[in-house]
Amino acid sequence: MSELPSQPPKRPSTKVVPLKPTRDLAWQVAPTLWTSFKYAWMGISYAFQTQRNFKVHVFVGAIAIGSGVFLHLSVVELAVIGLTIGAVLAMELLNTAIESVVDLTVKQSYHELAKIAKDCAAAAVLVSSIAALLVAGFLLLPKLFLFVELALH
Ligand SMILES: Nc1ncnc2c1ncn2[C@@H]1O[C@H](COP(=O)(O)OP(=O)(O)OP(=O)(O)O)[C@@H](O)[C@H]1O
Repeated sequence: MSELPSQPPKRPSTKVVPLKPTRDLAWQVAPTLWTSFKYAWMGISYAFQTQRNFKVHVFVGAIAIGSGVFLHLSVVELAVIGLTIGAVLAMELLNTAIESVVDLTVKQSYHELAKIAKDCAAAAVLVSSIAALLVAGFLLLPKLFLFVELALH
């Protein structure tokens, strides 16, 4: 007599919890929009003071925008460079946030999933930085070559 294939184990039924407008689990919720901005600024300030890469990206971004203004890039070209710089800085902030949450969760113990989370977060910064460098190179280098050529003749 052939045996019936064993059934896969049933998942426990999940209860649908209605979304509540309050955030009961938060230790503190910003009472005003101004306070929210203040906390966001504290995040930027923390990243700037503690993350070497964040400082480097701010510095390189300022040079790229400064060079763009100096070389008379169009407003749209400057906006594109600004967007890519903003994307890199935002990735760096998210990377810092993910690193902190991972450290909070696993403390100083090794975990393969902690490694994946941190490596992927760092990779997101790298990918956005390469894209920003390419965009800045495409927009700035032709104008820079033209400027040098005019200066030499
Ligand atoms: N708890 C952990 N378990 C496993 N691997 C880890 C753990 N913590 C860190 N690592 C590994 O060490 C690397 C560096 O971790 P670290 O927390 O120092 O990031 P970081 O060097 O500050 O990164 P970034 O330069 O992007 O800010 C991670 O990318 C990961 O590969």
